[in-house]
Amino acid sequence: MKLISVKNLTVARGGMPVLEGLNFDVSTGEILVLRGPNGVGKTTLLRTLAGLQPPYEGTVDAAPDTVAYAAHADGLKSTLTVRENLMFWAGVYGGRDIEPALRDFNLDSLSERPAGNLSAGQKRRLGLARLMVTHRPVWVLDEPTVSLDVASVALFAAAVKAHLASGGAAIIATHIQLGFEETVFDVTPYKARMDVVRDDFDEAFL
Ligand SMILES: Nc1ncnc2c1ncn2[C@@H]1O[C@H](COP(=O)(O)OP(=O)(O)OP(=O)(O)O)[C@@H](O)[C@H]1O
Repeated sequence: MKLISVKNLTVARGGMPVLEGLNFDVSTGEILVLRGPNGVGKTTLLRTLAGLQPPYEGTVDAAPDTVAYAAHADGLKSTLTVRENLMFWAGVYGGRDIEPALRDFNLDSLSERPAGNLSAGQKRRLGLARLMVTHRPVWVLDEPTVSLDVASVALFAAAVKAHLASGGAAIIATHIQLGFEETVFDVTPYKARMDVVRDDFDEAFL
């Protein structure tokens, strides 16, 4: 089953198209790994897929509440504990049980620690654990393994595999080899010609 469908998509940063002419679908059980050099536009594409910015041209079709997004900035509430952070997000997304997320990301022993006191890798684990409590089918992940040690990368990979097995999908920008049976999509050929700037662009929107 198709979960997200991209047609003739151009994405822009600061009013400038960065990638153009993108067409792809992501279906149940599928992992799409985005590759391409620094600055080519992977983050911009992921933000557009997550609905955080509008397409410059073309469409992103997905049912409402399809995408859960995890990016560079972990977006954690530093004064809340690990458990409280997950409960907060479970509340926002209508989830209930946070225990599987605590367990699968090895956060049980850290559950009463304020998120602000965690190490970079522990924060990242919490940011990824949050995906599990959203119960959204498509995980859109921007460099999810940054700061993670080898054991934590393995936890992450297991969580993604379980997510796929339960009917989900993932779109991941990463420079590392994750060892999934993924579809690799190098976006480099879709780099936009940088000679078109639309003059009706509302800069404040981004
Ligand atoms: N606020 C901004 N205004 C205009 N251009 C920007 C802005 N922020 C980033 N850019 C440019 O937009 C382009 C796309 O950036 P983006 O972050 O999407 O790339 P990326 O492929 O994710 O890179 P990386 O692999 O380094 O994370 C880059 O050339 C970047 O310099």
